[in-house]
Amino acid sequence: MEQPHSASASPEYAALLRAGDRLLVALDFDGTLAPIVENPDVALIHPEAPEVLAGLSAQVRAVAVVTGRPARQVLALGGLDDVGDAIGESGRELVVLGQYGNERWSSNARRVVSPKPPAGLASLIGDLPRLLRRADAAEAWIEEKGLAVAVHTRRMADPRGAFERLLPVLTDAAKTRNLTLEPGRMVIEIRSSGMDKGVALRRLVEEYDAQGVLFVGDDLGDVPAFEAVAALRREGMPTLLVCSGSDEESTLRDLADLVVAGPDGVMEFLRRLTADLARD
Ligand SMILES: O=P(O)(O)OC[C@H]1O[C@H](O[C@H]2O[C@H](CO)[C@@H](O)[C@H](O)[C@H]2O)[C@H](O)[C@@H](O)[C@@H]1O
Repeated sequence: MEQPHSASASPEYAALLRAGDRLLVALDFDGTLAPIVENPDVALIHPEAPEVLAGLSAQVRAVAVVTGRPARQVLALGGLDDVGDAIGESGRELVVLGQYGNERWSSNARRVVSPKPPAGLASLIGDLPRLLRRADAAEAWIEEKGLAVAVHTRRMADPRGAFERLLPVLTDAAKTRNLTLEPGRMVIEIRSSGMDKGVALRRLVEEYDAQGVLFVGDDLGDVPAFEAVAALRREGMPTLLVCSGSDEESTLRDLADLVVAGPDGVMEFLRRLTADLARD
């Protein structure tokens, strides 16, 4: 499938519609709900997203944002507190799982639950200036996320080259501290082991007793969620996997049922889904 128009003809899409108000919709943030920009601090949610998410939530069991970002940060960038208010009006819940599922916020509870930072993270952060110099990438931007640290190369002169030089250096540094390395779009993150978007999504499915799942993502950190949804499909659950396509990352294109044109395409697809669910 290439476009939302043909998606509506697929058996996977038809099965999703039949799941109706038992459907869990889970969405990545950066590159999916928010267009990619050079400065991560100003990566605002797509202007149509609040209205689209509120409309969709009235037709399904729950809407979740599952992100590598800290939950508080994505709440601010997405205006998700207000979106949660709108979703609450239809008796539904908005859930935000931050830091790859380690943090949780919901529009019913309205507080972020977060574990302690993993052992080894502080020592790695202290060592980063030396590691960046070793990779000839001293200008990389370091984003401290509390439970993780991200090294960004997007604003460097040669983002891809710096990324490639940093990858082996940071892989070793993470491994010696029993931490997980998460490569992404011009970013390398180091975080705790044992949690990923796939584990997080499985838990949500159980919690909401969902009988169908839609997941939309764009980057390598979304692969575990794609794999979890594929496993649910093999178990017989109606599912749909949508890739928010870019020229930068192609891995999910091969795993997806449908590829749409970035966050604009995601909005178009979710509007169509909402209309089709309301009609069924
Ligand atoms: O799981 P996600 O919601 O996709 O978050 C993954 C990481 O996204 C952010 O970085 C990415 O978006 C930035 C803003 O558009 C962009 O400048 C950067 O190159 C991208 O990698 C964020 O900064 C990370 O903390 C997230 O974990």
